[in-house]
Amino acid sequence: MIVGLVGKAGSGKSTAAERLAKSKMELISLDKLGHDALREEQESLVNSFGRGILTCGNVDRKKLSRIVFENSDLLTKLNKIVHPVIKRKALEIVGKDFSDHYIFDGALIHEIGLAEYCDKIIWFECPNEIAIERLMKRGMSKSRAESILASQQYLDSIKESVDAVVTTLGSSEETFEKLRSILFEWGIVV
Ligand SMILES: CC(C)(COP(=O)(O)OP(=O)(O)OC[C@H]1O[C@@H](n2cnc3c(N)ncnc32)[C@H](O)[C@@H]1O)[C@@H](O)C(=O)NCCC(=O)NCCS
Ligand SMILES: Nc1ncnc2c1ncn2[C@@H]1O[C@H](COP(=O)(O)OP(=O)(O)OP(=O)(O)O)[C@@H](O)[C@H]1O
Repeated sequence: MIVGLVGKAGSGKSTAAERLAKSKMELISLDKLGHDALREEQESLVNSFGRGILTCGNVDRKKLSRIVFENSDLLTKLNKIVHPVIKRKALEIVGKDFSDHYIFDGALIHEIGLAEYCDKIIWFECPNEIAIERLMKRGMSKSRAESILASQQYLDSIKESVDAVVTTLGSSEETFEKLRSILFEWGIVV
């Protein structure tokens, strides 16, 4: 069974997902696969964005982030290069190391084309003001957090069609307990 955790940046998906990974669920972080994809697609990225995105010969995520989150056309261009790679990598993991249950953790599960592979999808709900505070605690600047959330505003419509919603206003512990009880109801004991 594959369970997808979606929701905007800072909503608390990864924090909860990492706790699930301590149980028998295998965690597939789409953010991390995206970072691998940047290495794999370095040549096309340099062709599209120029050598200015490199530091010491490698794609510098901070530099790329500054470019794409300020310009929606460039974000679309980046997505076109890396999303197919993320999709392929995620499906390779699921196909190869078969275990009982997988978690896809990623804000863009639908856009990447992985929603159709999920048996269940859970939306992590968090108001933008709180997400911004949390992202800033994670070391992000306020303006970067705001521009990422602005680029994800369209995701709000997804919550109408998911299988469950977890509000993450409480502590990380409370969020995890809510997630655990949903999974328990679905017969996934963690
Ligand atoms: C833009 C990049 C270089 C920034 O890297 P950086 O290490 O600074 O940030 P990180 O990857 O941790 O992303 C921070 C948050 O931004 C959001 N985000 C990332 N990529 C995107 C995107 N293409 N569109 C909207 N939001 C995004 C996510 O919520 C993510 O959790 C990197 O995020 C990237 O390559 N993104 C494209 C791949 C992708 O879509 N990844 C998200 C998969 S869910
Ligand atoms: N329920 C919670 N209560 C308080 N803080 C939380 C909670 N969940 C997560 N956090 C904190 O908020 C920050 C962002 O959480 P997290 O990285 O899990 O979000 P995310 O949804 O995975 O975001 P992204 O899409 O950017 O990866 C982290 O620093 C985390 O410690």
